[in-house]
Amino acid sequence: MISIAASRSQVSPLLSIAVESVNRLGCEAVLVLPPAMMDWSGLRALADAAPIPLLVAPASLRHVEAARNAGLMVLEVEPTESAIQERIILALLEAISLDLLKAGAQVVAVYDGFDSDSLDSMTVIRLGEHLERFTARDLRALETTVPLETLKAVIDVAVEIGREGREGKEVGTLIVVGDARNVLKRSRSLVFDPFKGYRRKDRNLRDPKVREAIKEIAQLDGGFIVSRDGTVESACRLIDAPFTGLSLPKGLGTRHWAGAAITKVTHSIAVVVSQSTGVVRLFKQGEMILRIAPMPRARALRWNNPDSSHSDD
Ligand SMILES: Nc1ncnc2c1ncn2[C@@H]1O[C@H](COP(=O)(O)OP(=O)(O)OP(=O)(O)O)[C@@H](O)[C@H]1O
Repeated sequence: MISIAASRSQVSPLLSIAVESVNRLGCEAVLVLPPAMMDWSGLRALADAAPIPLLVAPASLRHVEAARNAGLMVLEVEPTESAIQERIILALLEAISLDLLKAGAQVVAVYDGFDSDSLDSMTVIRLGEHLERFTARDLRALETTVPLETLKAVIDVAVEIGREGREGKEVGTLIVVGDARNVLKRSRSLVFDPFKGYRRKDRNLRDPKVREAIKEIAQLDGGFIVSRDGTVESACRLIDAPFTGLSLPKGLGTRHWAGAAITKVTHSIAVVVSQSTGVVRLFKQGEMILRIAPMPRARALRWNNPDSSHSDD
């Protein structure tokens, strides 16, 4: 077996340090989000030497294949232009869905946070803080309502809206996925529909341009209605479903109640982003089944001009 120290020079010193420290950090897995250029066999050697599972979430399908060929444990996360925090969340969801991680586990993530060519950043993440109430069984149950690929794309955009907002402003939204025909019947337009008139293929939220449009439109009142295949059927809709028989955690307002309510009377899943907290919640059959807390944004180094007294913070 190759020692961790021996493989250090071939892969990344920071990753070797992470692997060496897992016991002290109390982590149950190492999650690697490798940059484009990677020494896959070196990474495999490190994975073999690691005392806990080393999970790899490559950024593109080509790299998924390279990592698999090297015999690594691969998490397939849809290629996305999202920030690293979203990629980490999606990778963790995938790991839980594959039963590779337990919902409350602690994980050390190593990624290219600052420089896109190297593994330069490391974060310890407690899943309980960010992904509450979620098991592999929950995910399989969700799939009976909406295909996972669609759901992951919705979660991806929701997590991004919750973390980033828009142009410095906090933004919340409601996205109802699946059983679109019945959801449409139980809702009405608040203003003109920004997606009206576009062809179906130009309204699919797996398309990054459509995801950008969703982030923009999320600032308006009302929610999105999305069909199982990811087509945005309508936006700016007021959801109208009865609250009877629902019980939600304290502090959640009408957006969350409307999201929970619509899933009780239709075969849909509601993804709700809270404007005030950025937390994303999933509802099915009137109940909350997943809560994703936003990860703090990595702070980039900033140069200040010492001659200037002006501060733009
Ligand atoms: N039935 C509904 N359908 C669609 N959107 C709704 C509905 N009810 C409320 N909203 C949207 O939610 C916004 C915020 O409402 P409210 O503050 O009561 O919700 P909340 O659940 O507390 O969410 P947040 O945490 O984002 O504030 C409203 O301005 C509106 O745009």
